[in-house]
Amino acid sequence: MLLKDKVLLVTGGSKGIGRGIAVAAARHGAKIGINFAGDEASAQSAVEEIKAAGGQAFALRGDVSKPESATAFVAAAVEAYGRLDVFVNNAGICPFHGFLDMPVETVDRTIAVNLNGAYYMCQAAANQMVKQGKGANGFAGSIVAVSSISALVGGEYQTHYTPTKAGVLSLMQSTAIALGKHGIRCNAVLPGTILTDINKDDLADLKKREYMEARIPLGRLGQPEDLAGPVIFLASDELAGYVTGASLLVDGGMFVNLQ
Ligand SMILES: NC(=O)C1=CN([C@@H]2O[C@H](COP(=O)(O)OP(=O)(O)OC[C@H]3O[C@@H](n4cnc5c(N)ncnc54)[C@H](OP(=O)(O)O)[C@@H]3O)[C@@H](O)[C@H]2O)C=CC1
Ligand SMILES: C[C@H](O)[C@@H]1OC(=O)[C@H](O)[C@@H]1O
Repeated sequence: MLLKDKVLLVTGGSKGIGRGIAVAAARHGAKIGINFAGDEASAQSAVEEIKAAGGQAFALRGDVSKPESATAFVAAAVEAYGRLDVFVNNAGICPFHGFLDMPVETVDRTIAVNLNGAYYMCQAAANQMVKQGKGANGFAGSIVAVSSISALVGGEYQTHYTPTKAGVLSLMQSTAIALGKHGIRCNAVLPGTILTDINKDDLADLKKREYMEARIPLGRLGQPEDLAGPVIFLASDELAGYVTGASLLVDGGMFVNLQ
């Protein structure tokens, strides 16, 4: 039990990577809150899955691109559990589209959700952790952001998306500096290609799917659960107490596979 009685919030926790993290963190003893944007049924089923396994969870709807969603999410954790220990910034969108005719609304929305939303959420979480102050172990909390391999490399149909993932990585580096003195560690995970709703349509193209698989030394695309261990490691003060401002690729080796 690496997160026993820790209060952990995850944005976009109703499905995909966020859900995988929420369920695994609950198994490690954390009390969970998940944020989601619109799919109430998925959010409720995530809460039920955690409760059925003996854990505690609540779900709160909120568009992360709105600053008030961040303060409401953190307030809900304090109301439900009295505090906040671990914040996982995960919610994101990736509407694949070419560069030359990219609609301005798609660019603006992707930046608003993925980058501005991360900023508002991490700021609200950090303020709550600073208010609580450092515990006996010298830590006030841990923030883990889900960036991407796309923070490091480009994508023809992701020109609006990859800068947001580089931005999220940069946010963790700068907040690690700003929050170190408060006992808050900030780190990023960089998933490769993980099978979720975000890329279901893109990977329905079998040629593309086989190409992506062939690039991965471990021989398979990722599953949401593949992110759980790395996030729990970074969240744990016990295991990762001297890790801040770091980034961890979780990509089956795809990034290093040139030839
Ligand atoms: N899958 C992959 O290959 C990779 C994903 N990532 C990153 O992982 C993160 C999660 O992606 P993934 O699990 O694949 O995606 P999914 O589409 O499976 O899940 C996205 C989650 O984010 C929520 N969400 C979307 N928009 C908003 C919003 N405006 N406000 C609040 N919640 C929102 C969704 O809620 P709802 O369904 O209610 O809209 C859902 O819970 C993203 O940041 C993505 O960039 C990084 C690298 C690779
Ligand atoms: C949505 C993509 O399939 C996914 O998102 C990322 O961040 C990576 O670029 C993956 O390819």
